[in-house]
Amino acid sequence: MKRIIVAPSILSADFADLKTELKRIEAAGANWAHVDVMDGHFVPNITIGAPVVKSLRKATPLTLDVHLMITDPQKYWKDFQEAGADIIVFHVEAVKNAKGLLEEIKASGIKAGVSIKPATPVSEIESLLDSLDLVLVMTVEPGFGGQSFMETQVSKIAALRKIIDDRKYNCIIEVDGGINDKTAKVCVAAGADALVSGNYIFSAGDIKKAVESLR
Ligand SMILES: O=C(CO)[C@H](O)[C@H](O)COP(=O)(O)O
Repeated sequence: MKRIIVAPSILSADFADLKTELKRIEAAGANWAHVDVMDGHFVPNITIGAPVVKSLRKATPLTLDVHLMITDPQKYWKDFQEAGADIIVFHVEAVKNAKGLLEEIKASGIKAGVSIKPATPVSEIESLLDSLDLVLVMTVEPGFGGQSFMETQVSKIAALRKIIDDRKYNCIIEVDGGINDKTAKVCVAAGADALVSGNYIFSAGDIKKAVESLR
């Protein structure tokens, strides 16, 4: 059985005490820390920027999985790479030349991924899959934590799994939005490799148990 990567989204953490929150998820067995960067343009919410990622980098050895929900990823990705991101994921809907940006990010020595919103079909990223380290399927409208999982996106995960396996691409499928012990099972059955979860993990009394329940 494959080992599922669990990436708690710090969007649901206590922003006044992020160091402690990172230690809690490390102790709970999380693999990555998922960092949601929102600019108030691409999505209707504003969260954090590169200076915060720089501080997170000093506070944890966890892989920093940085999800840019911003209008100009080509303008800002470098700030996040220099701040210590291990993976940078940008939205395909936000750029004209996704392939070029992917190559730029990868050339900097870190991993690169693209994310797709619920309304964006797999066909929009099919030609990118061979250059991707990761594809992030949004199972909520990006912008806020604590929303309900959209079942309509499960077929997208399965379609991506088939393409990636058939063509032997080296690309991880990550799923983000409304992930809990029940929706995680559905996503893993459809072919997900990595699960982002915010509200479910950070609101749990026992976060170790919550992380384990996703695997
Ligand atoms: O990208 C996001 C929102 O745009 C969050 O990562 C995502 O929604 C996770 O939070 P939750 O598990 O609470 O749904």
